[in-house]
Formats: sequence, structure tokens, C-alpha cells
Amino acid sequence: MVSIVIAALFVIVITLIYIYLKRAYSPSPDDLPGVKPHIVFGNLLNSGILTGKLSFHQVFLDYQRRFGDKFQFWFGSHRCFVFCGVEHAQIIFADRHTFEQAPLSFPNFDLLCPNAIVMLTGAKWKRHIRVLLPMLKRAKIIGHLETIVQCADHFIDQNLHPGQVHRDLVSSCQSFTMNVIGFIGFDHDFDAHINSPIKKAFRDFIFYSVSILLSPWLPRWLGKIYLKYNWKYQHAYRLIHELSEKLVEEEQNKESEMENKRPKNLIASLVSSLNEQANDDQVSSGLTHAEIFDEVLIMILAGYETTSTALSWFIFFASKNPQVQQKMKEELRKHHLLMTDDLKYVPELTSENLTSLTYCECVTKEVLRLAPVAGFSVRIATCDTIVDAVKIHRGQTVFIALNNINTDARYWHHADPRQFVPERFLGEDENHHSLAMIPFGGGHRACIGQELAWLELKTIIVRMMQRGITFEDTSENTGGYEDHLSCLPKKLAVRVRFD
Ligand code: HEM
Repeated sequence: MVSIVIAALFVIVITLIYIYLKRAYSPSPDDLPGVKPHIVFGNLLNSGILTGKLSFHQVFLDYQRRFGDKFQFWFGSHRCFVFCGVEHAQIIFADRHTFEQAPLSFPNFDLLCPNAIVMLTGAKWKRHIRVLLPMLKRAKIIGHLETIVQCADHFIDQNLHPGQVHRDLVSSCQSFTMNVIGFIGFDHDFDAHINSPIKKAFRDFIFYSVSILLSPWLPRWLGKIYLKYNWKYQHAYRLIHELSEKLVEEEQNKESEMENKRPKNLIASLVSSLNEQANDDQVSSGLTHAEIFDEVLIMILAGYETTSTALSWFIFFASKNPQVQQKMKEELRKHHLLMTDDLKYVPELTSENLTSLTYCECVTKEVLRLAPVAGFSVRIATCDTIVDAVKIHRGQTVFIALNNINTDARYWHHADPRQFVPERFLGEDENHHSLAMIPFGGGHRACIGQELAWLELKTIIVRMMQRGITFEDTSENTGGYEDHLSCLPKKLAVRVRFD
């Protein structure tokens, strides 16, 4: 009798799952062109993303070529509309009331980090952004230039060895950006290097985040169990937690010594906002302890991962374009900023002389334009609306394909937009459309760390050129793409030469 009941229940569950999946994937009158989805994985599997064959931005470029500027992409059982034109970005980014940050930006990430700013909307997001954003404004960031230069020198001294082929520069770049965010965000020496435990903890955390992000079909309870009994993930999380506790405690000790001082960095701002009563209805300011922990985690993660990826791409592009490295050095020579011939003196970098380096600025811009660090912005429609004759219903997810726009020949004229040509910003593309280059997304949910990323990237690029470094191409240096949280060069292997 019992076995009959179990068998019947089993059949019912399977039938319900089948009906649910059938309904989820059945054609709708609002469908856009796209590739027929797989019943469980949507387009994640048949596009080659899940198998690691192609990265998101490659798939979006391919779909745009096949289906035009508007197509649909099935993220598991979620049907998403992808838009690839500046006019689309303009409408979607400008209308903050209709298009809000979507849960699909980081699917299931709330299992790992529920209170981080990337997961929040509405009053709660406002409460968090008020604490974080003032510490990342340009005026604040520029005050940390000297620290960034010191970290750049440390990176060069520790990681770049003359004459050798370097195959692990991605990891070295990550150590550099982690140290920068440590010093300027948290007034702490993370002492990140290739084998440091905290770097390893974040690497493991990212690994499990990506597994969870790419499993949107995973029932949440299964995701929870997977994380709970995964000792590697638990170990990484514990280390990050201990670090966060330590940072908060150190700051609290300092705080009592300097009452009423304005916060000067992220951790000071976070700690001074501590308010266990904070909530979004009655107490609309401050952050709870749990919220502070998630923000520490996400600011370290976002602060180091993306910028190091952009830096890795710079090294790749530079190695393929020796003339660009030469031109940067000529500009530095003209401004008397190159290291002296006896190697004894490297001229100081100030915000003024950084600003005067126009060509180096173009190189930084070109890296951010061409490197597919973050492939898309994701928004959810909060009400029914229409974008370029596409009916979008409340709850529908839309993607803006950032890299497609950044490399679209309709908006870039100076040279082939898929090529690395910094001169474009001095030529025909000098006055490009402001939304033709959106590596940091846009609108009210644009990247809050972009000032830091710009300064960090330009400073280290200039510093490496100042110190006479040249990255040379090798036969192993074949590039390609590897999607983690950001999209890395798959094969980066360059020889380093000191002039
Ligand atoms: C080259 C470096 C970077 C790139 C390409 C990048 C790119 C992006 C993109 C595309 C978004 C989503 C924007 C949107 O949805 O429209 C984003 C959001 C975000 N970024 Fe960055 N980012 C970089 C560096 C940083 C740094 C250094 C930090 C922190 C110090 C940071 C913190 C954040 C945060 C907290 C968000 C979420 C903002 C929100 O949801 O309101 N990013 N970033």
C-alpha cells in the first residue's frame, strides 16, 4: 500500500514539474527572436556558456549578429530581453522608476550575501548607498593617489621580473587591486599575494558564487544545502567573516579615540553608521551589524575583482601593441616624468600631471571600452512598459549588452571598434555618444566604484611605463575569454622587459 502511494506521489510530482517547465518555456506572443531554449538550462547550455566554450559577451555579440538589436535569451527558465542599442540604454537607464536592479543581476547571490548593496532596491538600497557612496566620490578617491602609487611600486617590485615569461599575472593583478582596496577602503594591509589565505578565501568564495549564479534552476533549498555542507565554501566564508570582524573592531577602537571626526574611508563610514535598530520603515538611516558584514565583503570583492581584470586586459592589449607602449613613454618623456637613466629617480605622480597625460588617458579609456570586464547590466520592469516597440510586462527582466554597445561600428568610426586603438579618442571618436561607452553600466544603479577604478587603472598603467616596463608578446599569449564574476583573458603569457 505504502509503495503504491509513494509511486503515485512520484508520478504526480514529475507531472507537475513537466507542466511547470512546459508552461515556463511555451511560446508567448511577446517573444523576441532568439534560440530555442533547452528545457532545464534555457540558452545557458546550448550557447556554450555553461560548458565554458563561450563567454556571455561573445554569445550576445553572436545573437545580435543573428537576430538584431533586440533578442531574447533564456537564463534557465527566465526569459530575458536583451537590448543592444544606445537608444535602448538611454531609455532604460533614464527611467529609474520603471527599471530597477534585477534579482537576475546576481541570481541566488542572496544565499551568499543577502544584505549587499547589489541585492537591494528601494528604501534599503538608499540607506546603504548613503553610507558607501560619499567614500567613493572623486574628491575622496584622489586623496589616496599616493597610496595607489605605493601599491603599484610594490606590484612591480614583487611580480615583474626582467626577461621572464609571466603566466600568472592575472593573479598578481588581483593582489595589487586587493591591496589598494585594503589600504584605501579599510585602512588595512591585506598583504595579498599569490598564496595569501585571504586571497584564496575570496577566490573560493567567487568560485562558489559563480556556480550558484549559473544555476538559476537550482531550487533555493538545494542551493542552501550545497553551501552549508561545502567545507571549502564554509572555510572561505569563515575567513572572510573573521577579517570583517577584525576590520570593524579595529575601526571601533580608533573611533573612540577620535570622536566626531568625519569618516575618511569605507570602514569608518560603515562603522559610524552602525545602528542595530536600522530598518526601512521607522529608522531610515544606519546599517545593522549583519548589513555591515555583507557590505565589507562586497566592497572588497567588487573593489578588487573587476579592476584587476581590466588591468590584466591592459597587459594583454599592450603586449599586442608595442607602439602604444612606446607612445605612452614618449608622452611621459615630454612631460619629464620618465624614470632617470641611472634608474635612481622616478618622478612623483600627482593628480595634475596624471591629468596632463592625454595619450595615457586615451589608453585607459580604450582598455575600459574594449575589455569585456562586465558584459551586461540587468534590470527588472516594475510596471508594464514599451521599449522600441517591444512590450515589456511587469516583472520582465531586461539586459543591456554593454560590450555590444562599446564595440558597435555604428557608434565608433575612427578605426575597427574591435581593435585596440587609443588614438580613436583623439580622432573621429573624440566626441562619441556618451552612452556608446558604458563599461560601468548606467543610470541610478551604475557602478559606484568607477572613480576608484579609473584612478587605479590609469595610475598603475602610467607607473609601469614610467619605470620603463615593456610587455612583450609570446606564442602562448593567445588571449581568449574566461567568464568568472568578470571576463578574464584566458591565456595571458607575456615577457617583461625593463628599458
Ligand atoms: C574596471 C572596473 C569596474 C568595472 C568595469 C565595473 C563595472 C560595474 C558594472 C557594469 C556594474 C553594474 C552597473 C549597472 O547595473 O548598470 C557595477 C556595479 C557595481 N560596482 Fe563596479 N565595476 C568596476 C569597479 C568597481 C570597484 C572598484 C568597486 C568598489 C570599490 C565597484 C563596486 C560596485 C558596486 C557596489 C556595484 C553595485 C551598485 C548598485 O547596485 O547600486 N566596482 N560595476
